[in-house]
Amino acid sequence: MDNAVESLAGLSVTDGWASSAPNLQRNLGILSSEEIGLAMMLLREGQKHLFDHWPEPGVDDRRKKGFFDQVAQLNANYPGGLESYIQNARKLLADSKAGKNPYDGFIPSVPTGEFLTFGNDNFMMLEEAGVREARRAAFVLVAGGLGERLGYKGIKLALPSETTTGRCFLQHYIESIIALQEASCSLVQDQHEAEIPLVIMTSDDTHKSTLLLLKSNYYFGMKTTQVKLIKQEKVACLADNDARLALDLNDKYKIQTKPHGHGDVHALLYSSGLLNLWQSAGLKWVLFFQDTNGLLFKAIPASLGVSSTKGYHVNSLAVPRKAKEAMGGITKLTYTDGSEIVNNVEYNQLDPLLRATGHADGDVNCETGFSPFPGNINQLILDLGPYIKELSKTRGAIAEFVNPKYKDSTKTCFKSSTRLECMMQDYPKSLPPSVKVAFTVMDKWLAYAPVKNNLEDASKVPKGNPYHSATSGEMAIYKANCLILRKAGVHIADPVTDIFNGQEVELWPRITWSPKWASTFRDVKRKVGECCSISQRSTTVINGQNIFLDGLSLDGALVVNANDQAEVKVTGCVQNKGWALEHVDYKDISIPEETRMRGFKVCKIEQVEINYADPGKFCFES
Ligand SMILES: O=c1ccn([C@@H]2O[C@H](COP(=O)(O)OP(=O)(O)O[C@H]3O[C@H](CO)[C@H](O)[C@H](O)[C@H]3O)[C@@H](O)[C@H]2O)c(=O)[nH]1
Repeated sequence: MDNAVESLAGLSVTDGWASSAPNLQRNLGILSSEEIGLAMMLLREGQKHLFDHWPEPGVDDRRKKGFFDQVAQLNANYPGGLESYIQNARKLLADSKAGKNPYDGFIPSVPTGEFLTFGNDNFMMLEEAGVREARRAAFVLVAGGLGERLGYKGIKLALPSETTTGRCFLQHYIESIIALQEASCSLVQDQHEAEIPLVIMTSDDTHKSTLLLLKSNYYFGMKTTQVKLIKQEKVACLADNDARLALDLNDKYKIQTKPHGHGDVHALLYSSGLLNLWQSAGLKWVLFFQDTNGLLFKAIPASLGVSSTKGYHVNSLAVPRKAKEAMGGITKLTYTDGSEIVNNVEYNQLDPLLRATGHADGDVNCETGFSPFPGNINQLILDLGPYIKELSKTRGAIAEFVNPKYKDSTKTCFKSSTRLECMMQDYPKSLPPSVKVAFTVMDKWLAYAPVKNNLEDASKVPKGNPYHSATSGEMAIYKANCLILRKAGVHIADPVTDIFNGQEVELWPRITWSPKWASTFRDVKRKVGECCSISQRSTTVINGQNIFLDGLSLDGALVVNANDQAEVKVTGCVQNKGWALEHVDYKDISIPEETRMRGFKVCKIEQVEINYADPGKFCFES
């Protein structure tokens, strides 16, 4: 008999603490003191079924040890340990069974926030303020999601954000951060070269592929020391309302696990120690963002500018939301005692909450054609100081929820095992009223075009609601670039309508630029001169920092590559057969999945391509 057993809570085999689980009791001799401690905790928490099938000592001993390795890991990964996890689960499952509304006692209303208009003086002032602050920011990308709704076999970060250049989401994000870093340092004339840190939260589903994508592309130009990967672990699955842990159907020595949600990012950042390092390095802001929004960086400078000029501790970026769109609504929640919070109400909870509080029609559009509740795009900007203060109390634990799918209305059995989940945007829920929580709304065309839905689901989206597909995500990038150039004075032809993979979309000229060409609208304005025009069938690829369009008339395809020391003016009339978008059949499996999922491919028929690899001043006149 292991002496350590005696010392554990004064209990031993002879005390009979394990007598309710006789198969475990017979195996105590093969377990270490740590394992016995975990076994005691499991029995205390009603988990004796986990040992029901355990054979005599000597049979499957290694697998029994493996079971405890997993239990130890699940225990270590959850703030408060597995015991807290089971207790929290039991409570949330009871609330769910009782049909308890998590917002019981709260009255929802539309909050007030900052509404920005792209391109006006205020917007440009905020962009400049944001760029100034960017060198004191750290970026955190949550990318542990499997992307089940999209159904793509690879990681979403590796998908092309658009197929004119093929630049994938991760490349686009990293180049955008580097461009901001350079713009920020040159704006404040900082001799000391700031390096904006990037943290990527991965999971077992995405970790290896994310690392491979970075390594095989030399981190897309970022220093390897600037990028850190933190991996979230899955949590234990629950088999019933008593929060009994679910065993793997194919391996009875393994507990089933599932992802815990993007809310894990706060606990992981806290335990990584990075937040304190950033604070000592003088950083002030942490910006969280998601894996597939090709427009996001067009909105970052101004929203960071809002945070810094208004002194907001928490600022969520939002866009006008269509009723029932799969994005949470930013909502003011007033409790019966008069206290208030402004928080995201997730898209599946907004409708029932509204119906339960006197809004008979639930989640519907108002006279503007949009829901009165701004849509949360899950881009959060936190002031690092108050964030550290809060996390030192909570250790990053975030309010959880459970969403079991019951077999029938008795709510006694689940269709399949469930687990607790948490969302990163619920961080403000626990904050004291002294913390300044706000949100900033921008145009959707400028800030939000995620890639989440597979083509079948996208084609079933109600007319007028966004598809959130690979097709619409790419089209949105062209549209935004066109509207920005229009605002800067370029004559851009109107779009035509086309249908790809059953989705009707606006097809604008395919204009792209590398992030270093322009981080802000002022940059764009500075780089386009008088009398430029671009026809609808045209494609433009601007790849370089100091490329100026002046008196350019384009009808076809134009590609300009220039290194940072080359200053290139592009003028005159460029006309050629250009690059066409050719429809492809999504069922044709000889075509790459990345192409099929958007329903078209770029056919490069004819173009003018100019390259400037040497420093100097150049003028290209066609
Ligand atoms: O366990 C997880 C689950 C998800 N993610 C990451 O979290 C992000 C968001 O995941 P989803 O795209 O699945 O999120 P949803 O569409 O369900 O919803 C979230 O994004 C929406 C906007 O895109 C709304 O803001 C909504 O309120 C918010 O919960 C992705 O980058 C994903 O990779 C993780 O890192 N770990």
